[in-house]
Amino acid sequence: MLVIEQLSHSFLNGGERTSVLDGIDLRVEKREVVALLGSSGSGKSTLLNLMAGLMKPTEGSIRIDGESIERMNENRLAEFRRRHIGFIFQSYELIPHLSVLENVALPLVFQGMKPKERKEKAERLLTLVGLGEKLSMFPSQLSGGQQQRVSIARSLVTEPSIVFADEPTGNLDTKTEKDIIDLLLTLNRELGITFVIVTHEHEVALRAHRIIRLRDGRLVSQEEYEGEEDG
Ligand SMILES: Nc1ncnc2c1ncn2[C@@H]1O[C@H](COP(=O)(O)OP(=O)(O)OP(=O)(O)O)[C@@H](O)[C@H]1O
Repeated sequence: MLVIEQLSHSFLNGGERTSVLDGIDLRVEKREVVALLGSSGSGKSTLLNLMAGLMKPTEGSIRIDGESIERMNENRLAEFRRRHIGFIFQSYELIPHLSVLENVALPLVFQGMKPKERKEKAERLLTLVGLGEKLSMFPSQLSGGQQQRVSIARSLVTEPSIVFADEPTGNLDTKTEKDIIDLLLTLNRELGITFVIVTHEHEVALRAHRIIRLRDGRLVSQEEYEGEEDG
């Protein structure tokens, strides 16, 4: 599903290179829910952006569904992202002047789907995430948790094989956070969606099938982490 080999990334700042990720090897299997945990600045967002093809790595390879995304040109990558990858942002990133239904149907415009089919599909997904009664509302008329549900429906409308979520509950209270994680796990069980969820909340990470920890740009093994906890 997702295979990362020897992935490294550095940023160039005023002539100086700062290494942010160093020699990451990682496999995520189909239907897995993986939490990527690490303190602020450990490189979580950088890794997520690389995996989702939003940035190119300095070194190493990223394969999704058997295709190496780091070598694709921009057009090919944009097309690949549209078909294989979904993304959920901490701040939802909905378009304020479009209705809930239009927000979710929008990615299908780029796939050339007919308006009637787009609407039907968006409505199906919104019903699935519990917003079947809110189709014609605008994002500002919804709570944070409801806006995140819209963004989750939008991430799934193109039927991606993997969905990356960057602190999806970062702006939500504890109860809503639990509801959103419940929803992601239900979608995983019922639709077989693979999720990689970036978080710095232990409670969120503990609900994933597997936790991957990043520290200073390197993956920390389970043993190292447990040793650290004991000491
Ligand atoms: N565009 C950039 N240019 C230079 N340095 C960057 C850039 N983006 C990120 N960094 C640096 O890379 C490191 C990792 O950042 P990243 O955002 O991946 O961490 P993070 O673990 O997601 O942190 P947080 O939890 O605070 O979002 C940080 O030291 C950051 O300053």
